[in-house]
Amino acid sequence: MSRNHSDRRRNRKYSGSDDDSAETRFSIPPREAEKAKEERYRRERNRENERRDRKRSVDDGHRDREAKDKHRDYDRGRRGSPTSRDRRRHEENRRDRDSEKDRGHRKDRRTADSPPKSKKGRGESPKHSSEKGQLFDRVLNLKVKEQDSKVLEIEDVEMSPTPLLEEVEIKTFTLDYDFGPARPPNSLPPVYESLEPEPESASKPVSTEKHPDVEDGEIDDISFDKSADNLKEAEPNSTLDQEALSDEDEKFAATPEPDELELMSEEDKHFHKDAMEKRAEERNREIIAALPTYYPGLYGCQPISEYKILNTIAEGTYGEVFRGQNKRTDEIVALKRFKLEKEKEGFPITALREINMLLKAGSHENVVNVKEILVGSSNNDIFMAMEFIEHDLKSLMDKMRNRYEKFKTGQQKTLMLQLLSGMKHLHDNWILHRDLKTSNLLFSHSGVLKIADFGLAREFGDRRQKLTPLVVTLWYRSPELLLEPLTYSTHVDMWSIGCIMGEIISMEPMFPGKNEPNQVDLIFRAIGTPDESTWPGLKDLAIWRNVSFEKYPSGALIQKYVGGHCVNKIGFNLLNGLLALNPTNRLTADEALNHSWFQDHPLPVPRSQLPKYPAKSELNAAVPRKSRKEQLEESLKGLDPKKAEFLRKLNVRPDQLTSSGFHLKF
Ligand SMILES: Nc1ncnc2c1ncn2[C@@H]1O[C@H](COP(=O)(O)OP(=O)(O)OP(=O)(O)O)[C@@H](O)[C@H]1O
Repeated sequence: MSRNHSDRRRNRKYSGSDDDSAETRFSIPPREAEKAKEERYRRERNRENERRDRKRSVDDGHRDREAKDKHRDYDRGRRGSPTSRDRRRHEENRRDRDSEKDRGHRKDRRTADSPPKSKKGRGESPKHSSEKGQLFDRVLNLKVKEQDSKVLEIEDVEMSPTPLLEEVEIKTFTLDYDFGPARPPNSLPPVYESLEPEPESASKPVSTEKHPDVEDGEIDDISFDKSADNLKEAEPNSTLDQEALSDEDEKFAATPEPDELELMSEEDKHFHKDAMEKRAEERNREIIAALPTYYPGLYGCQPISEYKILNTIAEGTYGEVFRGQNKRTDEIVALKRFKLEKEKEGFPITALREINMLLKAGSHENVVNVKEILVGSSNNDIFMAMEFIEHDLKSLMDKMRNRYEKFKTGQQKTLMLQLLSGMKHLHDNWILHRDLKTSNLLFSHSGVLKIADFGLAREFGDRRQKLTPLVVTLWYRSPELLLEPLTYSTHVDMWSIGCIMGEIISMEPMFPGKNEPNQVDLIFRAIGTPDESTWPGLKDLAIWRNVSFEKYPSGALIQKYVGGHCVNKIGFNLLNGLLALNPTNRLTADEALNHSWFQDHPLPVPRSQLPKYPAKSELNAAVPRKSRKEQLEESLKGLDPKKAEFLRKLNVRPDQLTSSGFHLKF
């Protein structure tokens, strides 16, 4: 057996294709061999061309007939018809005949000008030399025939002159930025087109409206505000009240130049200013509404230079988050820059997942919405533009804690309803978040809560899957993840929601463990240590099997929350349902949303009654990053002009010079 095997290997080693037999390799001088090879290749190519020509003429004839039948648009479907099958069979038979002939020729040639053909490729191994060899040959030929007919089918589609339906709709567009593709032609609303500079527009009045977050001179290059009157001519807006519009148009047309405006009476000034401001506002809204839906796959990514970075909001594990402003629309957004510096194997999967999950789920009111993906100056700079939300729940609660404030029961309910509603949307769309915590819940000035940070999110199937063990920040990690960190499902998110509910009620984290054993201990201490009767299957969990835990009675949690008057019994019932140790007993998002606590008094408050604080991200005003050149110029101030000039030429700051141990001689 092993001998046969090694024989076979040896045969393989010393055999080869037509051109590679040992004899050929050793007896024909290299140039001769090269020539012979070329000759063979040329003959093969001719044969292939002939075959193709024959096929084309068959196809053409066939298509002509089909055109008469007026079924051209469904060329693809034609392949399944009996006519087509007949044609293919006919073609195959013809090719068989050809290949028979070819083989004959080849045989002749072989005897004439080359050593006997070796076994590989034609099945002529020493073992298959006689009858067996022929059988093997026939089987191989059959396989070749099968493959050829597939190729024929593919070519059939490729060579079809009939435009395929999908192809008609595919648009192509070219690059015209330094990086990132241009917008496809006609993708912008007509108003954009009207922004081409027109001679008379230059003298028309300019809207002075600026976003409150922007400092003087920051948005000089934003064209929409400046040419609001241009927009007017673009297209009548059906959504605006036409009567009010023409009234306003009159006012607007009569508006004098800005310097004349200064000389007017307060009343006239006010009259014109209002009209102009209103117009600019309406036009901005109109433009934003008319922006095309963003399909990154189709439109590609715009460059980050489309945005102005206003300030840094936070630096997380997977990236930095900035507050930015769209230069075209003035819209304020959050820009998350993915950390790619350490990536050696392409774009990180976490970033891909985050983008993918958010594009899939971001249409819900309680899930942060992605606007677009942007590229920076290098491939290592990828940004995600999201709607900007002023707070995250953690920093909001920190602020409240510092002031000894708490959420009222109605407020707690409004927050929980929003959180559960976003969660239900994710789970309904087969998305596990896997990192729910207060810092990943954003909270807007208008009282809307949004689930954010999908860096660990992933899709799940209907069966329990093996997933990454290290997910969910420790304090919000469920007991099943702590005890058997491989198989889990939506329940892990519901546990985190339970922890968040407890935190919203008591204003402090429920289980602030220092490490994993301590985390399990804190949970069991509050809820009671489970056993096989309360959690069947517990004994099979890896950590439970190997570690013996302290036996705590249940009751501490109810004592803290109900006894401490943090929540009533109905509310506690919901909390307890979310914090069921056995995941199969834990409430789902849907069940929690329908819990009677939300119908109990006091009822959930309107969002407008949720707390409002100035956001840190807005206060810590944008120290826009200075360019390298600006930094250099600043550092050269007050330096001897000769030295300054020298350093300017080198593009080196004085501190960089000293830190690297160099000294100027002059
Ligand atoms: N859309 C947004 N609007 C405003 N602020 C945001 C937005 N998205 C994120 N942030 C802020 O940035 C912080 C970090 O964002 P995010 O959690 O997405 O980054 P991360 O690197 O994944 O962080 P983590 O270390 O929590 O995993 C958030 O806690 C929040 O304060």
